[in-house]
Amino acid sequence: MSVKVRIGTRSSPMALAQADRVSAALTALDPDVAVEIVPFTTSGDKWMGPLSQLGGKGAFTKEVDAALVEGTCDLCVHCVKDIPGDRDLPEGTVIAAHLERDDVRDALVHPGGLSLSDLPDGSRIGTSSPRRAAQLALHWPRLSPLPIRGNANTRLAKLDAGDFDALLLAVSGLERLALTDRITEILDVDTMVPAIGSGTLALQCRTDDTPVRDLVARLDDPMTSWRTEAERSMLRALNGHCHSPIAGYAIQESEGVLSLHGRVMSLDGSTVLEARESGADATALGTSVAEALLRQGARELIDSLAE
Ligand SMILES: NCc1[nH]cc(CCC(=O)O)c1CC(=O)O
Repeated sequence: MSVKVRIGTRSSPMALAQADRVSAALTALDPDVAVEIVPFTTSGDKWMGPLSQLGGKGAFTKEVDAALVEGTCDLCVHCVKDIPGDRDLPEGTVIAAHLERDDVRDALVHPGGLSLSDLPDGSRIGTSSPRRAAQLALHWPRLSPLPIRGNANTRLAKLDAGDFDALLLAVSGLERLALTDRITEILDVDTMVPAIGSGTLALQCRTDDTPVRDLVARLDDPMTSWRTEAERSMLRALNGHCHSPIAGYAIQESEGVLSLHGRVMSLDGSTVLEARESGADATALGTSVAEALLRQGARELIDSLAE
């Protein structure tokens, strides 16, 4: 029996590339699957001010999730990084799979080919991520993080127009846009601890849509799902929101054992809380690392920043 799958996605070039990848993967599983891509402009795409002023959570996922619930699409392709960490998924929906994780690291894009250490004092580094700004301040206090909004292509256009000296962007995002030639430095994961869920795509469908759910579940990479659960469990226990300078990165340490590195910072990089633990149970590991960070005062740091 052939299945029809309408994929709901943001309409940015990066999101459309992600949806195309899922479409190709579904067709490779079963050539009879009929895939259609349904793009949505989300509130996060429309609003060019600070995301914190949007109020509602899930600025990049809300409209696509609503379409899934209403039945105007059957599958949402989301960056895990864009899925709010402090609330449940919409009722009646479930993440049926995580694709194999891409590069988790952040990259510098500087038109003159320089790396961060070579940039002149006061260079304007475009990023709106509190996690990137805090770690930039921690390691390169001479440089100036400046807020920037818009999708990756828009940001690169602003860089090329001279509004910024350099940008920090995700390697995986630039890969999806075939723009890795713009990268001038890739930051290691201990210097710039990655975002929770970085480089990972989540496939979300309706809980009761068994045909789509069963099909999509075949695309799951269990290792990625396991690591994602550890990182997301930490974020849930911290009750963190996307305006908090929180980083979290899980890797497999040995057969059946994960290692999770969590970092919570003040925006100016002057306070850095760290915890690193290992364990076999991803959920328990995330909770435990979060508790270690909370014991060091993570709550005050997270709450001191406006939601
Ligand atoms: N905040 C937007 C966003 N959400 C996910 C990615 C990159 C891809 C990923 O990590 O899955 C990006 C762009 C960026 O951070 O440069």
